[in-house]
Amino acid sequence: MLRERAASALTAALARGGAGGYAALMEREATVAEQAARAARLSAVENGLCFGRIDHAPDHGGDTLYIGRIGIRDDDHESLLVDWRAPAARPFYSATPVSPDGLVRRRHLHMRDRAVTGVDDKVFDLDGLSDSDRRTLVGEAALLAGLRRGRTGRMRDIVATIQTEQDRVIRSDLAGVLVVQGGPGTGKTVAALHRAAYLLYTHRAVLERRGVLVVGPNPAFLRYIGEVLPSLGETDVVLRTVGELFPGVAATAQDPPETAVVKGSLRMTALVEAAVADRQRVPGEPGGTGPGSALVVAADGMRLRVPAAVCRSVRDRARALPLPHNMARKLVVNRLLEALARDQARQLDRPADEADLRYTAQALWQEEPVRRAIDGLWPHLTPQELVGRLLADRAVLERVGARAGLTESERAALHRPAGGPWTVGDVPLLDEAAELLGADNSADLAAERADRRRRADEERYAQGVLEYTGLFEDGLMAADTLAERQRGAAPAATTAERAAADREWAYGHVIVDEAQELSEMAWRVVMRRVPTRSLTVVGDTAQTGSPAGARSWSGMLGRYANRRLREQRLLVNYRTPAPIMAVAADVLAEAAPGERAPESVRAGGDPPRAVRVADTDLPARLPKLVAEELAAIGEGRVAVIAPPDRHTEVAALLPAAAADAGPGALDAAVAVLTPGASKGLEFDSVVVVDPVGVAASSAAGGRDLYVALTRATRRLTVVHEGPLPPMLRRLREEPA
Ligand SMILES: Nc1ncnc2c1ncn2[C@@H]1O[C@H](COP(=O)(O)OP(=O)(O)OP(=O)(O)O)[C@@H](O)[C@H]1O
Repeated sequence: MLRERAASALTAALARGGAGGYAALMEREATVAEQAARAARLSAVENGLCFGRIDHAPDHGGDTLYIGRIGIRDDDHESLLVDWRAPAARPFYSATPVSPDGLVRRRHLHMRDRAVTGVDDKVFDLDGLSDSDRRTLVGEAALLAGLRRGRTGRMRDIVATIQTEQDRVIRSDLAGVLVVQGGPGTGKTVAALHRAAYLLYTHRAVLERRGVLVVGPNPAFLRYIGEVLPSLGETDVVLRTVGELFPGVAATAQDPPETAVVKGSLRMTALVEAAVADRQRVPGEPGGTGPGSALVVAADGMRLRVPAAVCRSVRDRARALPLPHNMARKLVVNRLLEALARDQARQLDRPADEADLRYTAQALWQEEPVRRAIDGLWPHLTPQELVGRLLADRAVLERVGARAGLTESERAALHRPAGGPWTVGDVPLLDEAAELLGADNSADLAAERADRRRRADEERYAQGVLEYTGLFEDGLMAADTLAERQRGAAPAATTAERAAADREWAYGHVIVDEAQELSEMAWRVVMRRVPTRSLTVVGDTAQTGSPAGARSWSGMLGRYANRRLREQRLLVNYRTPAPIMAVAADVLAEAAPGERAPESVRAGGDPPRAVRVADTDLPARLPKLVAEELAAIGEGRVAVIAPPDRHTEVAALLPAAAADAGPGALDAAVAVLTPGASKGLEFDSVVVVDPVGVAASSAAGGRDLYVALTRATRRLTVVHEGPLPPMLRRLREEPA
């Protein structure tokens, strides 16, 4: 009914047309926007709209509340459905037999479309409490029913079955850095996304303006999680990989491990600094052109000269300015033009009158050779130009790298041919360069000032309209949004769109997933996007695959957060059945003896198996094994995970499978992936090909094997050509 009402209000508002002057148009626009947003919100959350009910004890008011994806009130403003993020809904998630939070009963409603198909009750009985009750899962039957469902290739929300330890993560304070450490399948990703929805609901005023950024490991992963937030009623969130954090660059290529280590190190800040300094030259310095003792330019039929010592003092003064390179260039240009003008006056034997000098300097700036000569000493630079040249020009890399204290082998690791694609590891270098270079933005600033004045006028007007229509009081639309909708025919950019396009945007909150993979340099990029240091960092140091990634959270983040760093641990695995997890735990014990694998909530399931094939038999056996898996799981999805250097070979054996790591991998029944590309994803059945090859593929290969094994929600097959390594001894070996 509400949807129908929103839809007909929308139609009525649109039908009103544009007549009636500016105020009427504004009012119509406001109504259209409000009703369209409401209709979209109601459609997105319709599936399983109401999923719970709580009954309070008589001494806690004795009332009954229904919990849903969004809050709904009737015409008399009585609450029909409480939004799951509202404080009143909290006991639904936090009540346990030890502390029932004023409840006598919690009920989970199982829905299909609009019909209730079952209920699952938890009655809180304080008597007869046992130790194991303390760890009782919230709504166990509802949870297990949810976990058994087949995988669709998209993550689903878990509002109905959020567990107490996850609820603590979701409702944790906005301020400071919250680290959520947990093993595979403990719900880190899903809890972090629910946290985004919770924070947007609870701190809407701050976060709607500044936006929330979610950083994930690759585009497929972002697509995988992309549907969770809309289903929770939130769309204004920017999803990005680290390779996309620098606007205008979309890096997906990865560096080889030895290069990734160097590029991820904080010493790159010194390298980029040295690269900028290297472009601020005085005549005669290496890399420069022309004779060593002076800047010499042919202009106006004369040879004008500025001694190197003068150029040096100009450079020193420009460097001493608290300005980035491109801004400080103005001083260099002015001083050198003045020096050239003086030389011209001297050569013509004219007195150096200030006004004349200024005039001559301006005239000289129009001469191409003069510009070129000054550019040679202090050019205007873009980050792309600076970093591109640095990495592709061996001589520059040698000179600048040595100055920044890099060893010969580190310098060699950084070198790459000109014109290659940007890598994910280049993005922090570009961002660093952008900070040091700044933009020559005087024209932009003037335009911005004019624009701000115009906007303020329009907003004042829109505010009047909102007050007049009553929309303002209901908080349904802000004056700036309404004013923006009025500007031009193009739809106004949302906060998310504006934020994504602006390198210097300061987000209200940033969530980083698979955060163990970020290098020291990548963290600098992330931290620049959130000066308030309000972050949720989720990851698992046991799964770190990148050689430049985190081994400990305090080691990686202490310098940004120190006392404001707090850690929550998730200990229960909701994805991988216990028999598969036991195999994975053995691998972890070998690969990372200090780390602990999580406990599985799901017992039983099909026993994981090992299948030995002769070296030459893989082409014949693998397609059959995959077909068997597809038949065993019915509607679900299979991942074949192979070592990076065998990915192409294995993909060729399964021509119908999706073989690239792009978002398309999520829609196919079978995907062939490397362990790295499978991170964060899950599949009903996983077939790991060549476990020894996976473990040996890099220094973190053992951890990669652990990641691969823990992607399975139901079945696991390990295909091996040589003897089964001892760490996989729990697998049931199937006769060949
Ligand atoms: N409370 C819950 N109710 C229902 N399903 C849940 C719950 N918690 C987690 N899950 C499910 O468990 C699976 C694993 O969750 P998620 O991907 O968030 O784990 P993760 O900790 O990020 O794992 P990894 O480190 O392996 O990427 C998902 O399918 C998720 O929906």
